[in-house]
Amino acid sequence: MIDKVWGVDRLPPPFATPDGRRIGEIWFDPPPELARLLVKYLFTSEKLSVQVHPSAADGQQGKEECWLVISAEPGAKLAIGFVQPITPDEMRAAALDGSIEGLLDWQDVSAGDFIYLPAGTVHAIGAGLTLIEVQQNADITYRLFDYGRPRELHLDQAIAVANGSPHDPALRRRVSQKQSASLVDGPHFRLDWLVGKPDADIAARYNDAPVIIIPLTCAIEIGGTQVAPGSCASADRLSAVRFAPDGKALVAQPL
Ligand SMILES: O=P(O)(O)OC[C@H]1O[C@](O)(CO)[C@@H](O)[C@@H]1O
Repeated sequence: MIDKVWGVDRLPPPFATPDGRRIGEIWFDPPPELARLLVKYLFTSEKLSVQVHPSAADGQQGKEECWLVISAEPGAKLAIGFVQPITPDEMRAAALDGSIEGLLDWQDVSAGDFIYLPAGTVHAIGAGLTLIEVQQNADITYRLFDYGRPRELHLDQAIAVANGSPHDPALRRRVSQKQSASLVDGPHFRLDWLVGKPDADIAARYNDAPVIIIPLTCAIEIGGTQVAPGSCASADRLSAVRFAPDGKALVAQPL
């Protein structure tokens, strides 16, 4: 569990809040065979920084990420990309005077919204949200603006890797309560939304390679061990996991 200035004093069920902590993130460290993927829960009571992550093409460890909204208070928002294209110089000036917040594309979100963020996408997460984040396992965040909070900014690094464009709407969707769906299929990992047992197409794509499973509404079973919602587990292969008939879960695999 990671304390964050923007975290929550009381975690939602099924999580228990340690006394006196303000938890923003729960990380599920992967086993060595899945080391390129990191799963986190994020809990927000304030906005996160306006930030960006680099890609491997920037000569750094890349961090592409995606979010599934688990719960959202009314009016909760995510900011993804810019409303209008912006130059690096304009981005720098807007980060320095704080107007960058208003140049981002803030959108209302609710449970079931899913968004993929290529590295270089300037973004911010609003207050009142619980998200699952699945990401390349790199802890590199360059902050452009932090609402005056006394945390370090990384303007030069951020502007060097940031994309000053709007986010591609094709990278956003809503998951169905009735049907499984492929949410991400490369380049760095695949991620599927599962309703019940994976169908033949999903099973074929995941093949016999190790997977990460995130149960959301019902426990899953791996080798006789129950894994409850709020947790995360790995398995040698997807066929080793038993799913509840209508249970919702996420399955991921590095590529
Ligand atoms: O710099 P902040 O505001 O604490 O945000 C960092 C967090 O933001 C995220 O990149 C989500 O966008 C997390 O993976 C990361 O831990």
